[in-house]
Amino acid sequence: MTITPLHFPECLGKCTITGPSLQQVSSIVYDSREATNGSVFICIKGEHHDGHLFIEQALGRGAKAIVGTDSKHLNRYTPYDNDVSFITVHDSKEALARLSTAFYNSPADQLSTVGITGTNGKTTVTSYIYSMLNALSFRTGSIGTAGIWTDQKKTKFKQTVPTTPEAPDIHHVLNHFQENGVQGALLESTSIALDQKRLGGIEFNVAVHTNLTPEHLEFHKTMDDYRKAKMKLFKQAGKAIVNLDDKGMAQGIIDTFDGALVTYSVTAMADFEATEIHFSDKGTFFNLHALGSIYKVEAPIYGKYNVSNLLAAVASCYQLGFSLKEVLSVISKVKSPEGRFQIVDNHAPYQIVLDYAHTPDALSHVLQAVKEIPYKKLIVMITGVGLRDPRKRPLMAREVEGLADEIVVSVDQPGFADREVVVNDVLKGFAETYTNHIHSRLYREQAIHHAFDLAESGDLVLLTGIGFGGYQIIGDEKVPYSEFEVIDQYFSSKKTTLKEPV
Ligand SMILES: CC(=O)N[C@H]1[C@@H](OP(=O)(O)OP(=O)(O)OC[C@H]2O[C@@H](n3ccc(=O)[nH]c3=O)[C@H](O)[C@@H]2O)O[C@H](CO)[C@@H](O)[C@@H]1O[C@H](C)C(=O)N[C@@H](C)C(=O)N[C@H](CCC(=O)O)C(=O)O
Ligand SMILES: Nc1ncnc2c1ncn2[C@@H]1O[C@H](COP(=O)(O)OP(=O)(O)OP(=O)(O)O)[C@@H](O)[C@H]1O
Repeated sequence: MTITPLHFPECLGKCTITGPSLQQVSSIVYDSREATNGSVFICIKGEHHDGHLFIEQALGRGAKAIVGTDSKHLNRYTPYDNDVSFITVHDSKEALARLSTAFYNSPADQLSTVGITGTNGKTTVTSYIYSMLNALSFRTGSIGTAGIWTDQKKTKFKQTVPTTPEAPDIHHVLNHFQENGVQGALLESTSIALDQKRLGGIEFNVAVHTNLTPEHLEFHKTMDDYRKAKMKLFKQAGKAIVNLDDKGMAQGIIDTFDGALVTYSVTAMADFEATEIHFSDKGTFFNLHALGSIYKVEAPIYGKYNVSNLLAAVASCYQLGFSLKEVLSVISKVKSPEGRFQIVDNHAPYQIVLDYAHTPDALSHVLQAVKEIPYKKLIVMITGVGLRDPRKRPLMAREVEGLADEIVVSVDQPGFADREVVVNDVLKGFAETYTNHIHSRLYREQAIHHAFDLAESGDLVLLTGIGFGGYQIIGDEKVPYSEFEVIDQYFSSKKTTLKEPV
């Protein structure tokens, strides 16, 4: 067990302390149930509970310091525990980040760090940068929706939050990277995490922007607040990479960022610009205009939006100090994350493409991308997400209407939402709801099987939504879910064999 002496006024700045200012600390926890002998417990007021109500439990489990914003609660315990530090702060989340940074001895400072933010594309850009940097023998780990990876493999670190972990978990991972000789760390930086200061205390070498379109409004409430949350990443970075094609926040970053900034675009002049984009079944070809020259690029990716993601990744490697020649030498090594425009190699007489699109913007991009693949009929499955903003659901229908021959509507991550309500919300987005070509199924599994039932030789089946990550949230439980098992079940029941996905 690591024991770190923490001097609280030094770590926290302005705060009020009753009890010792210095403690030998064994862990930093925000959940009383995780407290052990020597822990610092930080009380957080959440959506469902007030962490201050669990002080007694944390003390009972051996916590040596309690940090919170509510001095009334803290003062209740001070007369009884003279050897415990009770610390009142202005902002618990900020305190959590500061204490975590100090406990792990600022591991981010020893690594080259890249923060990636945007509504869509974070996981893809992270995966592209990860594969290129490791191919350049710059040992790089990553933290995000695809899991926590060292340069070698996916780790077993527990992910309590879908994408960007809580501050103690981030610094624990960065410390592990550092102790194992990893040189670079890529962090998907969600707006919620930025808003909640989970990334507080990290000075990123590079901050990357992909795009900003409506999402997470169930949390941020307005687009302006959503944008402001994402902008925070650029206040804690030395260099920035900006997507000029994005109307949502590109200009905002350009206007306010005061470090070294480069731009990229697939439609306009930029520091990294792609033109003459062509697709084949092997991937994409384009001309890269950068640093005053034109380079012919061939990469194993699909869709114009992925060319945009690739430019972001190339610019990131460049901003980290690699020459363009070095970066281009490993471009053939880029790997896409699971479920992002993944073509399933199978023995069915039709093609199957899986894509994580669960926002209207993502769906519109992936629909454009499949148009590059020849097919007779296009069958698309779309979903409404129970856990997220209901206003987004009909917009998914609007994006696909008129672009597919058959559409199957279903539900992802229902949470406590009624599946019928979610499906009906999506269906409301169709101008012509009652056509024979719009189908609905309450369960993702059923919808996938129905999409296959509709498919014939030469067709293309596009399955979109949250089929990846290994679970569906039903009620408040994470129920295991595997997209490939669902696909396999269909074909084994039809006695058709399916090869491993490529
Ligand atoms: C909306 C949100 O931010 N939720 C986070 C929040 O949960 P909450 O507000 O419900 O917490 P709560 O249950 O009210 O509890 C308040 C505090 O009391 C503590 N507690 C609770 C019970 C107890 O017995 N003892 C105790 O100490 C809790 O640990 C917590 O610190 O605080 C928890 C602990 O700090 C987080 O794990 C949880 O993230 C949940 C898992 C989550 O799903 N978050 C999503 C919305 C999220 O952050 N997503 C983004 C974006 C995803 C993407 O676009 O890819 C992400 O970065 O993953
Ligand atoms: N640059 C982009 N612009 C628009 N859509 C994109 C872009 N990149 C990816 N997408 C779409 O968004 C989907 C999700 O991509 P990805 O997982 O990389 O995004 P993300 O930002 O990590 O999403 P999440 O926050 O939900 O994990 C892809 O499957 C694709 O349909």
